[in-house]
Amino acid sequence: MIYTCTLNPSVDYIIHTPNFQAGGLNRGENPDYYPGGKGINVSRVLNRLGVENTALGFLGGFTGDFIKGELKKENIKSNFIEVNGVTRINMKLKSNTETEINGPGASITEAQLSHLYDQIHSMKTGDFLVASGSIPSTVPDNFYVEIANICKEKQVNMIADTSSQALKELIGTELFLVKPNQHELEELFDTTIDSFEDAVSYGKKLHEQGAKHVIVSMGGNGAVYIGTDVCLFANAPKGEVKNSVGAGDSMVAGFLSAFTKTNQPKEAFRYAIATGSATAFSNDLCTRDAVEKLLQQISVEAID
Ligand SMILES: Nc1ncnc2c1ncn2[C@@H]1O[C@H](COP(=O)(O)OP(=O)(O)O)[C@@H](O)[C@H]1O
Ligand SMILES: O=P(O)(O)OC[C@H]1O[C@](O)(COP(=O)(O)O)[C@@H](O)[C@@H]1O
Repeated sequence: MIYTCTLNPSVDYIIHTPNFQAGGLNRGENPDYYPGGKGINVSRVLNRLGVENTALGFLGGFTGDFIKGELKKENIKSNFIEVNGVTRINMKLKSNTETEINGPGASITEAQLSHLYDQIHSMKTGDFLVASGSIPSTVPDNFYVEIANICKEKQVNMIADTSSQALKELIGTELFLVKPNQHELEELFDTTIDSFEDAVSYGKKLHEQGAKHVIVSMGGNGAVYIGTDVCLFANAPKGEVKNSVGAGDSMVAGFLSAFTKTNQPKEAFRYAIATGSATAFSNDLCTRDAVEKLLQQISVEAID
C-alpha cells in the first residue's frame, strides 16, 4: 500500500488579479478552491493515475470538512486525525507574477501525534510512505527523521518532499526518494544553483547521504535524477502554464506510479516529468490522459 502523510494540509485558494497593486483594493477573478497540501496532492494524482493509496494526516474545522468531502468525491481512501483548530487556507495570487501565502497550520497535540505514530507502526514491509510538506510549529522539526527511523525498522520505503529546517534535519537519513526543487536545494546547501551540473553535484550529496533516488526539479527547465551509478537529465515539455501549484507533488506521484509498476528509474523519471508538466498545464492537478500525451515529448539523457 502507498500512504501519503500531510501534517499541514490546506485549502488552496487560487485567485487571479491582473495588475495586482500591493496596498490597494484589488478585485479578484475566477477563484478556484482545491484540497491541497503536498501529500494530499500526491494522493489525488496517484488516484488519477489508477494507483490505490491512503491519505493520512491532520484535518480540522470547515476547511478540513471541505478537504474530506472533496477526497471522498474522488474515491480516495483516507484516515485523517481530527484536530481542534482550522486547517489553513493557502492563497495563490496570479497576476503578472505568482505570489503564494501559505498559512501556519492548525496546532497538533501530543496525543494526536502519537495516534499518527500508531498508524505508521501498523504499516507493512514493502509499503511506501510519502511524507510531504511543511511541519506545523507544534510538531518537532525532526519529526520526519523520527518516522524515517520507524520506516527503516519496518522496511517501509519513505519518500520525503519538504523544505527549510525539516529538509536539513533529513540529511544523513535513509530514504527511498527525496525531491527538492532548485530553490529548496539552494537553501539546503546555502548556495546558488546555476546549471544542471550544479544540481547534479548537490543532488549527489543527498544520494551519498542516504537517499536512494534523488530528483531535483527545476520548473520549466526540466529536472535531474541521481540514483546508484546513474545521473539523468530530462527536459520539460513546452506548453501553456495554467497553474504550477502541485507540479512538484505530481512529479512525486508520477515517479512512484511508474516505479512501482516497472522498477525502472529511467522510465519512472520520464513519467515524473510528464506528470509534473501535465499539472503545470492544467488548472487543477493533471489527468492520466494529459500525462500520457506529454510522454513522447520528453527525452531523458544520461549525464556524468
Ligand atoms: N513552466 C513549466 N513548464 C513545463 N513544466 C513545468 C513547469 N513548471 C513546472 N513544470 C514541471 O513540474 C515539475 C516540478 O516543478 P517545480 O516547479 O520544479 O517543483 P515544485 O512544484 O516542487 O516547486 C518540473 O520538473 C516540470 O516537469
Ligand atoms: O506545506 P507547505 O510547504 O506550506 O506547502 C503547501 C503547499 O504546497 C502545495 O502542496 C503545492 O506544492 P508544489 O507546488 O511544490 O507541488 C500546495 O497544495 C500547498 O498550498
